[in-house]
Amino acid sequence: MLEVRDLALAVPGRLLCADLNVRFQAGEVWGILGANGAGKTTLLHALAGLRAPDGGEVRWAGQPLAAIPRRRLAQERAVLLQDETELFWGTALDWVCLGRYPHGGTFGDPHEMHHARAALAQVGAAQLAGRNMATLSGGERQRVRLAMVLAQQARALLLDEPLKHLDLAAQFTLLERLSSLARRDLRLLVMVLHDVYWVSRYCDKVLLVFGDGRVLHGDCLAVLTQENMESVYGCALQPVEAAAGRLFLPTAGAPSRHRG
Ligand SMILES: Nc1ncnc2c1ncn2[C@@H]1O[C@H](COP(=O)(O)OP(=O)(O)OP(=O)(O)O)[C@@H](O)[C@H]1O
Repeated sequence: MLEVRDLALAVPGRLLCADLNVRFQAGEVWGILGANGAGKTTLLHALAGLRAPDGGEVRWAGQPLAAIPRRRLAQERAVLLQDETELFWGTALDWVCLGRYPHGGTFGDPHEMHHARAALAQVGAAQLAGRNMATLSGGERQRVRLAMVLAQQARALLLDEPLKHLDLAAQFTLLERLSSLARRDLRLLVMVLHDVYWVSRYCDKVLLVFGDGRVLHGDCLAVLTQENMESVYGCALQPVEAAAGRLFLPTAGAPSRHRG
């Protein structure tokens, strides 16, 4: 579905990713983890075709992303950005309708409105439809932003910090819905997350971004080890096995690889 070949990503003075080769399949749920500034957003943008690679390529269904017309790409993959800076003039429903733009419907068309309202309901935000976006709380706004992504009905969902501003129950409900959507409808779900527990609980696979060019990827249980986590975050961590996943509690002291 989505394939990364020999990918290299760099910013001035630093290599974020080198020689990365990954195949993302329909129905899989992936997490991207790493410290602040490690390169998670940069990697997600490269996967989405929003940023050109500095080496190698990203392919969608066998075609280089750069060769796919933008409207078709927008029908195939939806992206949740970490932030939008501009103020929006309209209501929550107007915002979600923007997600229908790649499908070519007329803005305000009843059919499009139906999709937009359904997407708002999916994230528990039906009651916000008529509210001006500028008046929403952080969590309410995040739900509406997620609804726009869902309204796009794309086969791949690439989400940068989808849990931002959401309360604990909303995080759980959203991850339940998104992961079952991916598995049931064979969509690809890739999420930048900061909570290792949610990754181990809901993701099949993980990309661990070290910030020095290394990106480790594979099954969650194999990659989310104490050694890898301490290396990524640069602090001592105590692994805790929970019923549905693995979490890491920060502890005082140096990371274990430096002890003794
Ligand atoms: N256009 C740019 N010019 C210079 N440096 C940049 C540019 N874009 C990103 N960077 C730097 O690249 C690094 C990776 O940024 P990125 O946004 O991918 O990190 P991240 O892992 O998503 O971080 P966070 O967890 O804080 O959101 C950061 O140090 C950032 O300052």
